[in-house]
Amino acid sequence: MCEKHPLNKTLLNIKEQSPLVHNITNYVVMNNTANALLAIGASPVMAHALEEVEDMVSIAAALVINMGTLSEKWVDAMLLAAKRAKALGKPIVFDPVGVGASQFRTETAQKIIQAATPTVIRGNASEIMALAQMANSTKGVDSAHASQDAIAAAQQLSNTLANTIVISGATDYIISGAQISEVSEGSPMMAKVTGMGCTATAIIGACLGVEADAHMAACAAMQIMGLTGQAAAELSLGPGSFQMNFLDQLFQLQDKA
Ligand SMILES: Nc1ncnc2c1ncn2[C@@H]1O[C@H](COP(=O)(O)OP(=O)(O)O)[C@@H](O)[C@H]1O
Ligand SMILES: Cc1ncsc1CCOP(=O)(O)O
Ligand SMILES: [Mg+2]
Repeated sequence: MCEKHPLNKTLLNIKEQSPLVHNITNYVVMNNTANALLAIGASPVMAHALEEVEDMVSIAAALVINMGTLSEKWVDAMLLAAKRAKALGKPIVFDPVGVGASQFRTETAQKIIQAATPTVIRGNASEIMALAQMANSTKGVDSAHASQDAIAAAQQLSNTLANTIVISGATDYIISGAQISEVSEGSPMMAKVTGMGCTATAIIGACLGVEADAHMAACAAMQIMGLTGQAAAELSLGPGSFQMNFLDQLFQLQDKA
């Protein structure tokens, strides 16, 4: 289990420091993830132009790379930003959206990981299994597997890359070498709106911006997602009101944690 105390501390630090989170992310979720970062107290910027990603990452507290809607120019920008972040010692969180569903996505994910090992990689079970080459049955951007099916793949990746791997799903697993933590809060409603995984990744970025221990940061972020999703689902009639309630509950989470 993840510790509860660091969650309070991390939330407070985000509110006090308002870390700038540089996102190179997909068209589907840009608005959702920027709003989620604002609701939690972080400061989002979405920037993917080759001409500016190096400047942007140099003033950011963390870099989020999300390959949801790829094109060739974006890949170049992701590689440039990742290398600059690494050179500056800035944390990187990578969301390999849909890896395994196309050759382009698989090759891009490999290039990004080789260019600069991400501090944290967060994906659903199918994505983590595809990254570790233990399965190739990603159903587009949604998972075809349960999160526990990807534990061995995540351990293999974490050992090879010496980083933290998060498998999201009904239970989230945060894996750093031999260390494994679980988060079981959340709601099935979270899989009924697009962008919840991308939101989790963006919030990991905010947590990495204020917390040097990557495992702790990822644990805090997944707890934030779980507690918020659960509270929002209780108030919601369906996916529409859930999206609105999720943001409101995220904004109010500080008092509850
Ligand atoms: N059945 C579920 N029960 C509880 N939480 C869930 C469930 N499905 C997804 N979540 C939560 O939704 C968020 C997104 O996870 P997931 O759906 O696996 O990502 P993705 O959208 O990338 O496929 C995570 O915070 C995860 O804990
Ligand atoms: C539907 C879709 N298609 C390309 S990116 C994207 C959003 C995926 O977001 P998430 O993985 O967080 O559900
Ligand atoms: Mg996803």
